[in-house]
Amino acid sequence: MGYPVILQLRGRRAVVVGGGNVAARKIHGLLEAGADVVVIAPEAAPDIEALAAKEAIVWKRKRFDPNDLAGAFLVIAATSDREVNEAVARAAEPGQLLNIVDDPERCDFHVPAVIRRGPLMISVSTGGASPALARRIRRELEEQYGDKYGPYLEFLRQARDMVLREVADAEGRKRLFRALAADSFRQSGRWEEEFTRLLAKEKERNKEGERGR
Ligand SMILES: C[C@@]1(CC(=O)O)C2=NC(=C\c3[nH]c(c(CCC(=O)O)c3CC(=O)O)Cc3[nH]c(c(CC(=O)O)c3CCC(=O)O)/C=C3\N/C(=C\2)[C@@H](CCC(=O)O)[C@]3(C)CC(=O)O)/[C@H]1CCC(=O)O
Ligand SMILES: NC(=O)c1ccc[n+]([C@@H]2O[C@H](COP(=O)([O-])OP(=O)(O)OC[C@H]3O[C@@H](n4cnc5c(N)ncnc54)[C@H](O)[C@@H]3O)[C@@H](O)[C@H]2O)c1
Repeated sequence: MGYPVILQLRGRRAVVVGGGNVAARKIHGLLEAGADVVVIAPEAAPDIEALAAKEAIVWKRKRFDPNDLAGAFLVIAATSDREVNEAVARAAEPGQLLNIVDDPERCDFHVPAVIRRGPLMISVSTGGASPALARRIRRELEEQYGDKYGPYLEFLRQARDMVLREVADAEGRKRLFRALAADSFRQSGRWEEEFTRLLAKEKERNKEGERGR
């Protein structure tokens, strides 16, 4: 069983060795996290070529050698050649986070199936028992947590900042946060209006509490 974390990759170098479809999937996830992606492969899938053409990644069109890992925070060995993947694993320094796509046992981390909706991230892992099931569950959750969750989460973030500024009482804040996270609130669709009403109610309650003291 692994320990789930969300890595901050902005401005950090991630080296992906291999340029096939599996590498492409990993590269897209790394870019979404803001990593500086360097790809090492003599040949690459069309969408990797396209990313290199618009300079979203650096593609070094060559076979792997150990110097390619210099400066990497994270390393993914994603070639179809076991020996090359093995060579990447051997070349990685102890501090470099390593994923080898055909050797789950030797990985420092596995990549989960992921849904992103603005700041909401849901990830599914089976620890290598069944990546196909992780994919299926991801698809099911995509239906349940649709695109509307993006704007909803953006709204919640702003509302939370306001509650932290304006409501001094910890119990009151907790009540508000839970009300905002309730499905009935989300489905109401009138977030601004409902939030204004709930916030006013909570402030009123607070005042009464102070008067009562
Ligand atoms: C979740 C996802 C994320 C991603 O890659 O982005 C991911 N694999 C995905 C899909 C997928 N992978 C494979 C199939 C074919 C069906 C099948 O074999 O079941 C499908 C399904 C498909 O493509 O439809 C084959 C496969 N995968 C691994 C091996 C090697 C081995 O087990 O030895 C082999 C055999 C290769 C061979 O046949 O030789 C290993 C790993 N794959 C992982 C992640 C890690 C464990 C994650 C977990 O279990 O939760 C781990 C351990 C390492 C890693 O890569 O981090 C992504 C779904 C993304 C999405 O759709 O949302
Ligand atoms: N972990 C996963 O999610 C997962 C899923 C399916 C398959 N796999 C495994 O991943 C492997 C890769 O799958 P794929 O479909 O992307 O393969 P692919 O054949 O499409 O791509 C392999 C890539 O490796 C590159 N390559 C070969 N030798 C190299 C070298 N010496 N240096 C640098 N790059 C080199 C090739 O140029 C090519 O771009 C499969 O063999 C399989 O074992 C893993």
